[in-house]
Amino acid sequence: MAVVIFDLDGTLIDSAPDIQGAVNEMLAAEGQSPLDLATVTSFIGNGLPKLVERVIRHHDMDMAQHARLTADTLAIYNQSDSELTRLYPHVIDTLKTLKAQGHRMGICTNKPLGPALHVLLHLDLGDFFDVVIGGDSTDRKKPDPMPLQRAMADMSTETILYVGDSEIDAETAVNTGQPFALFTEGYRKRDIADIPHTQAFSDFRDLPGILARIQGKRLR
Ligand SMILES: O=C(O)COP(=O)(O)O
Ligand SMILES: [Mg+2]
Repeated sequence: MAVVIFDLDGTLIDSAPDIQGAVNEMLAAEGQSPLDLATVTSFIGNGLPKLVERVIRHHDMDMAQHARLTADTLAIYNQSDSELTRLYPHVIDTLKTLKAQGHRMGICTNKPLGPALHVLLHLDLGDFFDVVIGGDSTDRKKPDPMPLQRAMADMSTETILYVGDSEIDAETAVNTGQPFALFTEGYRKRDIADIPHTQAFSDFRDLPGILARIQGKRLR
């Protein structure tokens, strides 16, 4: 039995369209033009405050408004009902398989905890995870090891498999000294070969096998 900790945005769920919606509603209220999906997606990964900072920079807006615009975007996102957010294919079946095999699971995301919990409930994922650590759950965000270490401590384990979609997740796993499975279909910016990973996968049905192989190596 193992502990598997997942990233959220770009890993289990494709949430970029709802994030884009919240950003564009905030921009409209500021009299600014909307951003396309690819641009907003490229801003995801380091948490909401960083995303809003990137939006402000992109539009040459006033950085002194950062805290207010971050709060506004979060409020809009919290009010939305995640209607455009989708699970990646075979996520639910894979989570069921892993749970049936006796593995324990958690979430470590840079998304703020409130919306992370909201979207997990909305997509009926609440029951799979023993622990959810959000971008505002600890003093530091990924790639600092602190949030993943907190998730591990809360799950009383010293070894995990971390599963994520981005360079930030890969760096977090390295900084925490844990194996990393890279989901290649999320929001990564670099080539797969340029992102440190233990295993890469594009289909969630491959994850139980990857976990078994990594566990096997550890035992030898
Ligand atoms: O909210 C973000 O910027 C990233 O979220 P993630 O850590 O779940 O990918
Ligand atoms: Mg991600």
